[in-house]
Amino acid sequence: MTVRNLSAGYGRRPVLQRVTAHIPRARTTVVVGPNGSGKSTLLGALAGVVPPTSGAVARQALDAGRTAFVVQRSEASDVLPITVRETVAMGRWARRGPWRRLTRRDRAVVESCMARLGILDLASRQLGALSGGQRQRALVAQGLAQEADLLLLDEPAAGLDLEAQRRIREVLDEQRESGVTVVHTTHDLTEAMRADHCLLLGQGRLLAAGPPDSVLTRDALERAWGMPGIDV
Ligand SMILES: Nc1ncnc2c1ncn2[C@@H]1O[C@H](COP(=O)(O)OP(=O)(O)OP(=O)(O)O)[C@@H](O)[C@H]1O
Repeated sequence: MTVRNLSAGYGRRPVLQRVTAHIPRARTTVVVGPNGSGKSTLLGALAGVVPPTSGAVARQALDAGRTAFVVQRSEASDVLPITVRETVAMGRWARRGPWRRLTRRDRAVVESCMARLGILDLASRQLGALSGGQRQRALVAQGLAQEADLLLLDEPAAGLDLEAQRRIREVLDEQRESGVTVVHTTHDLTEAMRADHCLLLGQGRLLAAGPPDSVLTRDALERAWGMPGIDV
């Protein structure tokens, strides 16, 4: 998947400015950068929910397929009166349509995704009544249930306890091993070092791209954050 000269923003507010980057297939790409640097906007553009003002996101024939986009939990509605199981089951709608009954396989996928995120015991609870971290796990499980070819996650491990962070790591590794292209954002530089590929953003521009250990250098981080003393 390639992003060419991509500019995008909100209304008249430009955010991404002429970003050109390659996102390797069946690998994990991490997007790193300061608050407001455009990481979520880039994910939104990859997902097709933030339209480019110029440039394009191009998916090669080999990359064609379904996209799942897991947004930050703060953007997800807390007020919908649905259970965790129903939330995860919504992940099957893209395949099934919202009014069709789920098949036995659909239901098995839903249970397995909840198990992988360690939330089976929360299945009957209302989504809005969960803690932030529990809700975040449910949203990641919903993303997994889509069985997408491109999995986009906005700070999937932010605010999670250590056990949940480990599960997310394992799940993302599994996805990559099964051929899914994974792109996620993080503020955790140790986590970022585990990815195969890294995009460093600063003020809507791509500052560097490549293997994390060559991108996340002290110099590059200081340039991105505009302050000394940041290190991995
Ligand atoms: N829906 C929106 N409407 C208007 N402006 C927005 C919207 N979403 C983001 N922005 C603005 O776009 C810029 C980039 O935001 P974005 O969320 O992409 O940054 P980010 O790198 O993901 O930040 P963070 O690390 O805080 O999550 C910010 O200046 C933000 O205020």
